[in-house]
Amino acid sequence: MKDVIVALDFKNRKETMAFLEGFKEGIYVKIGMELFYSEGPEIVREIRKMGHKVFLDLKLHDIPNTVKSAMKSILRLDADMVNLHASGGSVMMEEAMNACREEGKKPLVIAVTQLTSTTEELMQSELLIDRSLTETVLSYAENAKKAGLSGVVCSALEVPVIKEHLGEGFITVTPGIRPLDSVAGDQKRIVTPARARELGSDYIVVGRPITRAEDPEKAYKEIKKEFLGV
Ligand SMILES: O=c1ccn([C@@H]2O[C@H](COP(=O)(O)O)[C@@H](O)[C@H]2O)c(=O)[nH]1
Repeated sequence: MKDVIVALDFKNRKETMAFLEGFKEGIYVKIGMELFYSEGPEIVREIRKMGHKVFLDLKLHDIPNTVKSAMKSILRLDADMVNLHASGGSVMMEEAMNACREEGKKPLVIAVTQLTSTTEELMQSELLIDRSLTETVLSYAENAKKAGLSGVVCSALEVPVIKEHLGEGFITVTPGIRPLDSVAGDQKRIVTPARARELGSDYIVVGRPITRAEDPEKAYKEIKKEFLGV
C-alpha cells in the first residue's frame, strides 16, 4: 500500500504535538533521532495511541549482537516500520530479523542503502566505494532481501532498478522528496512526489516541505494527491 510518511523532525514533544494537532485523522509519521533522543520511547507510544502509524527511523548500525539486542528493545514499542543500515552487513541484518522472530513481532524492517544526501561523487571520493551509486544501492538491497528484510530506504531514482531485480513486492521507502517550489537543502538525490509515483516508490518520506510550510495540512494534502494521483 502506497502512502506519504511525514518526518516529525521536531526538537521536542511540544512542537510535535502542536504540529499533529493540525491533523484530524491518523497519518503515517516518522520518528527519527532528533525527537527520539529528546523525548525517549514514550513519544512513540503516545503518537501511536493518537492513532498514527509510526516508522521508527533509528537507523541501527553496530555489531550484530548489539543490533539484535537493540532491535529487541525497539520491538517493544510496536512501531509499524523500523530500520537499520545495510552497510552494517548481512550478518547484522540477519540478527535483526532473528530478534523479530524471537520476539514474535513483524514490523516492516527496512535497510538504508545510500543516504539521499549522498552523491556518487561523495560516495566514491569519501567513502571509497569504487562502484556506481546505482550498483551500490542495488547490491545493498540484494543483501537486505537475502537477509529477510521487507525493503529498503533509497532515492526514488533507484526504485526502477530495485523493482526490476528484486520484484514489485520488495518495498521502497524514498526520502529526498521535493515539490517543484521547495528548496533541496541538504538533499541531493531528489524528485517531486509525481516523479516518485512514476518511478514506483511505495512510500515517500517528506519532512521540511510539510513541517515548515505555512499551512502544513494543506501541504500534506497536496503532496499526497500528487503522489497517489487521486
Ligand atoms: O537516505 C535517507 C534516509 C533518511 N532520511 C530522512 O528522511 C527525512 C527527510 O526529511 P526532509 O526534510 O524532507 O529532507 C529526514 O528525517 C531524514 O532523516 C533521508 O532524508 N534520507
